[in-house]
Amino acid sequence: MIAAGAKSMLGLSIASPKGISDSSSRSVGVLRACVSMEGSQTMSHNKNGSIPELKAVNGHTGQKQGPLSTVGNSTNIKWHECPVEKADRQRLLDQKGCVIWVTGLSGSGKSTLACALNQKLYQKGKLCYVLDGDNVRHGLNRDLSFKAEDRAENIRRVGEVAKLFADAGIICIASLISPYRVDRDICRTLLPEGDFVEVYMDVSLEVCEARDPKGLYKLARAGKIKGFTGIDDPYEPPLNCEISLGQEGTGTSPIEMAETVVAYLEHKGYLNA
Ligand SMILES: Nc1ncnc2c1ncn2[C@@H]1O[C@H](COP(=O)(O)OS(=O)(=O)O)[C@@H](OP(=O)(O)O)[C@H]1O
Ligand SMILES: Nc1ncnc2c1ncn2[C@@H]1O[C@H](COP(=O)(O)OP(=O)(O)O)[C@@H](O)[C@H]1O
Repeated sequence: MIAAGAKSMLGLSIASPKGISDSSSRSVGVLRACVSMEGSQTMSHNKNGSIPELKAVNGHTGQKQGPLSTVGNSTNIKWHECPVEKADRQRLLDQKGCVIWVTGLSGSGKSTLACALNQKLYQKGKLCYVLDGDNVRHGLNRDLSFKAEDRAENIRRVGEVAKLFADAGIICIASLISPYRVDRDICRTLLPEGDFVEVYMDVSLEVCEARDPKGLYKLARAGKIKGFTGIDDPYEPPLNCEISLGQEGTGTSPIEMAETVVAYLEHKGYLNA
């Protein structure tokens, strides 16, 4: 099936991030690129699920191009559509791409949950990828410190990368302290409704500090690390996250927590295309 005449319109709009309270430590407006595509080609599968032959693509058919845009400091840019779309990739994987955003204090169990969840989903034949704050700071975000602006940039970049993973059809687990509500809410606005699942590790500072697996709380208490989250830097817990883990009376082992998240994903239909 060859569809022709793909046209695109690209506009910019200012949107307020969902659920941001004025009392938030940091308050920003969100400049969001709203992209609307008309007549873009969709690759339809044959009845047996195989993919039909490739066809001419928007931008390669000599069609008149839509307007150019400016997004941030990027001038004269234009969005290009591909004939293989998110829905096609999701069918291939038999799952829906989404972002599981795990937030909480250092030592609250974010990385442990991320790995346990990854393992559970892998066992079910589902494709996941973990973006862990500590790990991403070894590469992509190695230029960022822990001051508020750099933490915000850290979250923004990981939010954008996670969005690409979700668009690839992958279940992306992002585990970062992400201390500011506004930064997490901005990441939420990057994704379609429902595709951003915020998981709060509701574990007290006392418990995290008692665990102190890297000795960082001890160093922070001794004044050897400045601006440590929970000690002399803020952490803003979510106000309306999808899943809250760690409270008394709920399954608090990493496996039980991962099972809670898997059950949520199953219930919401993310584990099938
Ligand atoms: N000042 C300060 N505050 C908090 N954490 C610190 C700090 N300095 C270093 N670390 C180590 O960095 C890990 C957190 O990185 P993140 O990218 O998740 O942080 S943030 O989201 O940008 O706040 C964090 O890892 P986790 O313990 O896994 O959370 C720490 O190991
Ligand atoms: N659900 C849990 N119950 C008890 N201890 C846990 C749990 N999850 C993690 N831990 C332990 O707590 C410490 C911090 O876990 P980690 O996953 O590294 O936290 P974070 O990534 O939030 O810093 C580790 O020693 C880990 O073994």
